[in-house]
Amino acid sequence: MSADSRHWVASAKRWVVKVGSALLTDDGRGIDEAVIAALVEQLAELRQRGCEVLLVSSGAVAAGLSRLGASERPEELHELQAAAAVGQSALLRRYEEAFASKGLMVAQILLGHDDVFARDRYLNARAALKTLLSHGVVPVINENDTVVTDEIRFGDNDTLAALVANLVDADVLVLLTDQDGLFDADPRKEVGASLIQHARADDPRLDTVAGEGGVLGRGGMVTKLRAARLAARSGTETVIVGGRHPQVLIHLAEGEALGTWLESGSAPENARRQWLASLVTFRGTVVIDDGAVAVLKSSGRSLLPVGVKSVSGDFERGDVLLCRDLQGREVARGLSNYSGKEVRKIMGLSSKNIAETLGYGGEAELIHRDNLVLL
Ligand SMILES: Nc1ncnc2c1ncn2[C@@H]1O[C@H](COP(=O)(O)OP(=O)(O)O)[C@@H](O)[C@H]1O
Ligand SMILES: N[C@@H](CCC(=O)OP(=O)(O)O)C(=O)O
Repeated sequence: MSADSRHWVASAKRWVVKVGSALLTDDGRGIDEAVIAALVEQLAELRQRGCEVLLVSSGAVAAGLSRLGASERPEELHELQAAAAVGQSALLRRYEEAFASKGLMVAQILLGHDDVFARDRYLNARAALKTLLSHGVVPVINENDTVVTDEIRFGDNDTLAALVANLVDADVLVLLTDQDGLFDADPRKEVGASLIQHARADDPRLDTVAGEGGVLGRGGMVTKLRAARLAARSGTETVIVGGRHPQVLIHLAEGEALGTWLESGSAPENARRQWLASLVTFRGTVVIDDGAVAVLKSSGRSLLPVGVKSVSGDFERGDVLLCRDLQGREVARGLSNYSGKEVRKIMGLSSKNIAETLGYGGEAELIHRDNLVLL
């Protein structure tokens, strides 16, 4: 990737687009219909061009407060949570109508900490999101504000959007905000601040330029920078850009150098491998036959239950499994789609017999290739 070229965006297939409260709620004056209309039109255009899009939208609290007639943001958590409940449904209705006018269906996804950090729920969230994309549905995602507790809230949707990008292995994460991108100082405070067009997400010099957010937004550039670093874990490139710029997403898709590109610095497969390899503690072991070893190694395929000869350990769905060959050599490691109890019942079976054996259906793979790393 060359330093000044944005041509890679033109080949980005899976986009996570995040729109912040500052932009969406017109600085707190309720939901800005014009912003929603413009955003939806561009997302629909991206879909037309063959891209998959996931929208992470803030704005529930701000929209709810305005609907409830609050003149300022209350301090109490229960007031904010009530406002989020009122605002989220209003927000979704707007999106639903706007996307329907473009012939697209939306799905509301409200995520919490455990949905991305507890590995069984991580697998569920990942599978559900990918299934929605395969049906051509646009997921509209927000934090589950109404029930989340302070200790575990993401708080800002920049972090949530990056975690979603990790979940679906997005090619690009676009953080739409009220400024043109990341500047060398906060432009609200420094009139002469200049835009940083391109930097590596892990460049430590960025820490000193990224400042806090405005009144409504929660994280400012601090959380956007952190989000870019998180996104880089799945090899996702991040662009921070002004959401009011006409047709901004389309210009980006055409390779224009708008906003700030924070480069991930690693190929997606390597990033994902590193992440999986960092999950050092495994909870169970399966011994797999020579045929299974061969398909894992030579064609990078998933591990199916049919290739499993024996299993040990007490593990749950989402735990890390170590795979050994018949000679006891370590072959691979990955996230199990089934618990130890279940694997004991389905090992050696063809995937089409899983449902009748367990009494309920599940994935055909014991470890999906996306969640597997060869050793
Ligand atoms: N170096 C910087 N470059 C650009 N904006 C900055 C910088 N440091 C702090 N900011 C602030 O970050 C704000 C955007 O973040 P935030 O208010 O959280 O919005 P959003 O709701 O879009 O996430 C800007 O309005 C700006 O005041
Ligand atoms: N989940 C919250 C959004 C949190 C928030 O303000 O995020 P952001 O505007 O992206 O900094 C809401 O919908 O109101």
